[in-house]
Amino acid sequence: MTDPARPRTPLLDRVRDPRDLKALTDAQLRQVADELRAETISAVSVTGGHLGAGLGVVELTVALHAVFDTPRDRLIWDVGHQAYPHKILTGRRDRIRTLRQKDGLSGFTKRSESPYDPFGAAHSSTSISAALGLAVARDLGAEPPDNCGLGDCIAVIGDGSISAGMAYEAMNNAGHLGTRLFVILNDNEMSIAPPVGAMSAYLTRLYAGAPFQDLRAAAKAAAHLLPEPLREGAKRAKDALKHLAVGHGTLFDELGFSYVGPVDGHDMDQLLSVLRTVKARATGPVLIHAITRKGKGYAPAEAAADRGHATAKFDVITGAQAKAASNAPSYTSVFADALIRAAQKDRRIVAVTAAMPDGTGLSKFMDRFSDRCFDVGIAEQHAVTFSAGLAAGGLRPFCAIYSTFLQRGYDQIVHDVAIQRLPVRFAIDRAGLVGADGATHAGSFDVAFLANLPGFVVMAAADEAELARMVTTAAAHDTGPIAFRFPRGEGVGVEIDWTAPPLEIGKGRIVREGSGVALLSLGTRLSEALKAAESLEARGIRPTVADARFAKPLDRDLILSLARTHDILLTIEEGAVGGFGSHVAQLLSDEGLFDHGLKFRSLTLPDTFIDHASPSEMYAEARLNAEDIERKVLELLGAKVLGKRA
Ligand SMILES: Cc1ncc(C[n+]2csc(CCOP(=O)(O)OP(=O)(O)O)c2C)c(N)n1
Ligand SMILES: CC(=O)[C@@H](O)[C@H](O)COP(=O)(O)O
Ligand SMILES: [Mg+2]
Repeated sequence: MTDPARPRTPLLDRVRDPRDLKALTDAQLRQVADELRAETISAVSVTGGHLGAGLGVVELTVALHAVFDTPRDRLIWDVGHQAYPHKILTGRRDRIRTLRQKDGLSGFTKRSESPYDPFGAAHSSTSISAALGLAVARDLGAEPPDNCGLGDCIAVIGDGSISAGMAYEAMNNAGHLGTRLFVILNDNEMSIAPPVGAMSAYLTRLYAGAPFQDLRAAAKAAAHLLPEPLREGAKRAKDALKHLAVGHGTLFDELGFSYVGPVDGHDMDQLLSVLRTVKARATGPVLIHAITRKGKGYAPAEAAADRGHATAKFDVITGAQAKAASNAPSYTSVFADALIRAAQKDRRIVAVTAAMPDGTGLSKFMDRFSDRCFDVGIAEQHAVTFSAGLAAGGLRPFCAIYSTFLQRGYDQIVHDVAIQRLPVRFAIDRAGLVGADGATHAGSFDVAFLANLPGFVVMAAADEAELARMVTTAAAHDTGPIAFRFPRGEGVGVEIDWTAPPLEIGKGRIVREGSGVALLSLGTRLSEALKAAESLEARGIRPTVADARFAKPLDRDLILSLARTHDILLTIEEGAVGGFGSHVAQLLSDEGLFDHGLKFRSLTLPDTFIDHASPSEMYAEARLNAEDIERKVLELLGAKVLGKRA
C-alpha cells in the first residue's frame, strides 16, 4: 500500500528540472501534476507551512514550466507562498522537507536559492512590477547576472494580491510600455480570509458572466480580441478553449492588456493550449485569468475556512494538525480582547486591518462590532491613510498591521498621520523575529522608523499584561499618533489586570533594584534581562533591571538617573540598529553622560537579515538571549569578574 506520507511518484521521479517536462506527453503532464500534488501534501505534512495556495496552482506550475523555458523565461510568483510545487519541479525536491527550517529551503521564492527564482518575494503584489522590469531589461539587451539569459517574463498573482495599489501601478506602466509580458491572475476567490472589496466582486462577475461559453463563439471571440498575431493561435487552440471568453472590454483591456479568460486552472489541456497560444503569438501584455481552488485536491484543506492557507505539521490521512500546548494567551488575542473592552467604553473606536482579520485578532472585534471594523484588503498604504481620514473625521481608529507590512505605509504614516498629528493608534503585531517566515516577515524596523517621527508615541509591551495596558493607554491618547508593538506567539503567563489605568506617557519602570549595572529593556526581551540578572547575581553582581515601556518619548528621568547611579548601562531591544538604543545614546551624549566614564552598550538585532529558523534559533543568532546579556555585562566588567565564578 502507498504510504501517504511518502506517495509513489514514478513520473515525478523522472523530473529533475523543468527540461524533463518537455519530453512528456500532455497526458503524462496531467499525471505529473497529480504526483506533484501528493508530494506537496506529503512534504508540508512534515514541515508545516503554506499549503492551500500551492495546491491550487499545481496544474498551473506544471503547465508553465512545460510551455515556457525557465529559467531563461522568468517566472515570478507573487508572495511566493504558493511556490512549493515550483520548488519541487526546479531541482529542490531533495530538500523540500527542510522547508522553513534553519538552513533549509525558504518558504518563499528567493534569488539566492535557485536561478528558477528570478525575483524574491513574501510580501504581496510585487510580481507585475518585477516582471515588467525584467521585460524591459530584456528589451534593452541587458545580461542578467545569473547568466541564464532573459526571455519571457511571467507574473503569477492572486486575486487577493491584485487588490494592492502596486499591482495597478505596474499594469498602468505595462499597458503604456506595451512590451510582451504575461500576467496570470490566479483567482481562487480567497485571500487568507475571504477576499473583500469591489475588485474582488468585479473578478467574480467576470468569471460568472462567461463561465461556459459555446466553443465556437469563444474561439471566435478570442480571434477578434487578441492582438493580431495572437488570433491565429487562438483559432488553433479552440478545442481547448471551451470555457474561454477572451476579452470583453474588461478593466484589464482598458489598461492595455489582452484579457484571456476565464481559464479552468485545473484543466491541464486548457492551460497548455492557452499558454502555448499566447507564447507563440503575443506581442504585448497579456493577462490570463485562471480560476482555481485554494487547497485543491486535499479534502481537509478544501474544507478549512482558510482553505489550508497555513498549517502546522499534520497527519496526511486525517488532516489533524499538531497543536502546540499553550500556557498563555497569544499577544494577538490579548490585543483583541483589550480593544473590545476599550471599544465598549468609547464609541469612537474603530478598527482597520489590511487583509489579516485573523492574524491581527480583529475578526473577534468584527464579530462584536461589525460596523466598526474595516478589512480594506491587501492595501497597507490605504489602511494608514484611511485611518488618518477616520481620525480626521472624529473617530479613533486602531490600525492593526504586522510590523513588516507596515513598512509599506511609511510615507502615509509620516505625511498623512504624523505631520497632521492625527490620533491614529497603530497596533503593531509580529514585532521582532517571527521564525519560519524568515527575514521578509521579521518585524525589525518599526521602532527605528517610528521613534524618529516628531510627536509620535511609541510603546513596546514587555508581556501580555503590559500589552493590555498599552491598548488602554492608546485608547486614552487623544492628542496625536501612538503605536504599540508586540511579538508573534504566546505571552509569558502573567495575570492581566483589565482595569489597570492608562500608563503615564513617557514613563518606564524599575522592575528590579540593584547597583553597578543597569539593564534597560524595551519590549519582551525583559524576561531575558531578568534571567540574566538572576544568573549574574550568582556571581555577586546585582543589576538593576528596568522596563523602558516607551521608545518615544523617552523616560529621560529614568534613563539619566540609571546612567548617573550605575557604572554600566546596557539597553536591550528586539529591533534594528537605529531604534531605542540609539535614542538613549543620543540622550546620554546630549546630556554629557559619556564624559564621566559611563560604560554604555546597546543590544539590538544584528545589522544582517536573519534567515528563517525556529524563533529560539533566531534569538540565539541575534544574540539576544539571557546568556548573551550576561556575557555582555561580564565583558564590560572585565576579565577579573569573569574569573570569579570558578
Ligand atoms: C504586503 C502584504 N500584506 C499582507 C500579506 C499577507 N498575505 C500573505 S498571502 C495573503 C493572501 C494572498 O491572497 P492571494 O494573492 O489571493 O493568494 P492565495 O493565497 O489565495 O493563493 C496575504 C494577505 C503579505 N504577504 N504581504
Ligand atoms: C504569506 C504570508 O505573508 C502570511 O501567510 C504569513 O505567513 C502569516 O504569518 P502569521 O502566521 O504570523 O500570521
Ligand atoms: Mg487568492
